[in-house]
Amino acid sequence: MADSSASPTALHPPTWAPTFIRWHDTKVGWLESWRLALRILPRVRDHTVLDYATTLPGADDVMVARVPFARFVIVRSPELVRHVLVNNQNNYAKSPEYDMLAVAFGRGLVTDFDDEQWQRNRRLVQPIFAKRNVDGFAPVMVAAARDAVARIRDSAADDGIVDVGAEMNRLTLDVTSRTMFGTDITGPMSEVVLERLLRFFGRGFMTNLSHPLHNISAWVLQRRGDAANSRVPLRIMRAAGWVIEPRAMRDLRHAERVVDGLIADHRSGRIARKDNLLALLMDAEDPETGYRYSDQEIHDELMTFIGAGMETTATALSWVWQLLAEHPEARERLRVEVRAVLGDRAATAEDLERLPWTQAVVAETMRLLPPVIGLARTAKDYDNLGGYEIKPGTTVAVILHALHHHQGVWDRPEEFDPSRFLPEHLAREQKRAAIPFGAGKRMCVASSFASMEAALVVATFAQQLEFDAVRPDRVRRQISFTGGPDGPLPMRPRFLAEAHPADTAV
Ligand code: HEM
Repeated sequence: MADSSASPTALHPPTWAPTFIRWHDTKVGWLESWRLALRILPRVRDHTVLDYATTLPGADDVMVARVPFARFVIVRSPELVRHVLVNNQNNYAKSPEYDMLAVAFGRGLVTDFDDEQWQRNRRLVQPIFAKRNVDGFAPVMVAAARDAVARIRDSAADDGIVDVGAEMNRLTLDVTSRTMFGTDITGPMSEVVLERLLRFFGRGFMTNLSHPLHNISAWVLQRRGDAANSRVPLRIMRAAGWVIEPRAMRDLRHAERVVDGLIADHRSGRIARKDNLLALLMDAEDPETGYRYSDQEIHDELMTFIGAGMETTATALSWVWQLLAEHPEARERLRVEVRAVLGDRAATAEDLERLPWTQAVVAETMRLLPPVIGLARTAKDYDNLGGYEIKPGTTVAVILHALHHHQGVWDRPEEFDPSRFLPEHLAREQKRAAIPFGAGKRMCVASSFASMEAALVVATFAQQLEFDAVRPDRVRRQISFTGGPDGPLPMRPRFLAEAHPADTAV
């Protein structure tokens, strides 16, 4: 299929033949392109569009897709993804799609478009997530996981079934509130239904309106130094949110008020604790310039941590329990490992290196069903992606899901097999191609925090219970920034003391 004589901008089918998807090297005819494009619609409707994108021809080629208001160059191969995110990362800025998230995150690290300001803020935040600080949060994470098990025991008493997705969201909110604020905000936040906000984000991504909005505002403000980071597009989208999804916006406002109240309490000394991320952010100082965060920036960073950290980790954990229920042999190996290493005592950060299967279960879950399904960048200057010429302003979409299912990297990519991630099995190219936290300079700043949280939660739960599926099929994935269960994930917990009496003495 590869066409070595292809010109740097020539596509198949050629641009004079109207269609929605084209390839650079892979010779796909006009009718075939239409056939493949038309099949996308039902796949969008039943939420399997990611699996479909993975099976489209030309996995190592660029694909060019046209949708209303936008044109995307799509990359799915390890080499091209690495080129965009790492090797030539300075040529790629965050794309306007992130303005949709900025509705909730403000201009925190995830949605910062201004390279210089982002770099300064990253220097402030990075040390907060250093191993020393992260390890210090382990006892709090384990305590939250133990409380969650107790809650599940109580709630399962009624009909024996729990919504694991809702429980994981509640647990990650609990971890967030204890680690970020050193206080329990699950009460004030209990009215916030993240689901609604995510649905609003999902709609925003699908309509692509952030693109023209961002460009118009950047054009209007071009003479101002902060045009890239303007709040105008997100204010317009917030206003639209109040019309389209008022309940989601009310939830967001409520969460913002809780966060602002806590910032004020820390500033005034009403809360004097220093063992939390908020206190660390307040004390953070840029070693190069001595710069310290304003309250607005702390607000944005905290909303970013809540938004970027809670749902992603809850998604990973929800799928862990679903996949383990589908693979009892992997679940049994997990139970044996945690019983042997931990017995009944609480897990610590130091235990993790002796829990390779636990960590492999988390890593394989995030490979098979990555919580963040794709990333987007805008080219600043000309570039060349596998022979295809990229012009400045082009939007490049990196489909993490497709990368994690690439046939050239993974043997049986659709199968759940945690043993791939045992240190003795993992090849270098696989390590580089499994990037649930992204890669390069904009990689997740909290990856070690999130990995530790997920592994400690899995180990703590596996000491005490197992989940069985109650539905024959896996619940479908939602298609938004994250790919968690679309709706409730009902499962039946089985408490191990009753199921395996002999093990309690291990
Ligand atoms: C399993 C859980 C998580 C996953 C899969 C995940 C994934 C990601 C990914 C893929 C990115 C890169 C986005 C891009 O390149 O466009 C990212 C960035 C980020 N994440 Fe996470 N994340 C997780 C947990 C967390 C947590 C717990 C926090 C905070 C407490 C967090 C905070 C951030 C921040 C601040 C960034 C922006 C980094 C920057 O641009 O400098 N994430 N995350």
